[in-house]
Amino acid sequence: MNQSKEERILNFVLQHAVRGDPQSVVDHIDKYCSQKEWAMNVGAEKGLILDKTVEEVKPSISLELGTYCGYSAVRIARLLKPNAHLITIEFNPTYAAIAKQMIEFAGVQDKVKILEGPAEEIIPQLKKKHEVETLDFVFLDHWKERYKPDTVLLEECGLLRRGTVLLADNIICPGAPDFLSYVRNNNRFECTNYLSHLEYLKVEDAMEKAVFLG
Ligand SMILES: Oc1cc(-c2ccc(F)cc2)cc2nccnc12
Ligand SMILES: [Mg+2]
Repeated sequence: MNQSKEERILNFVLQHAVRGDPQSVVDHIDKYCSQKEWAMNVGAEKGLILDKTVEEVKPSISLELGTYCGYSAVRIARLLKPNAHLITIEFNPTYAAIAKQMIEFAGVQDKVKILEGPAEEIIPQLKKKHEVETLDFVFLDHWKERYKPDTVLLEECGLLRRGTVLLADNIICPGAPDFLSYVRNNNRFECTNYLSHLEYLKVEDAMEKAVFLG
């Protein structure tokens, strides 16, 4: 049975990157996806915006919506302080299995918990089942039509506190118009737009930072 693109990306990392070195894993995924096969990782250019946001927030507990192959989970985890954790939610079990191997190869498995299933089912379980109080940082990078409903759900579940930082990928391409108008017209969010490019291409894209004001 021939391999999937995601398996080819993982195998390229396993064969060429340095085990236990998260930067090497990130660099090799970018190398493969820029030279061989495009894939929907946040990529190096938008990855720098993600890095700067994580370094600024210094989160103890972070949530990622949309794990895919684990690129941004490794990217975030490599910057976390000791005892800080990332919970990442992936709907697709095949992607989750790839990401688990990617995260373990990078050596950040002690900082990352992958939860498999729909975000709308898992978010309401975070407090009681996963002992989350409130979130310091949320990276939204799953299906664009889920950005707004899942943001509302996070608020309704009491998972946002004054200063929680949301960072959303793909604000232009593919775009998340309902999320954008929701946070920008809601006086409980302070928004900043970061113009960039779609991963591995010259196509315009942007990220939106939305700080919850409580
Ligand atoms: O970063 C991304 C890019 C794209 C995407 C797909 C096809 C295109 F033509 C352009 C962009 C989809 C995504 N889905 C989920 C999370 N992130 C995504
Ligand atoms: Mg994306």
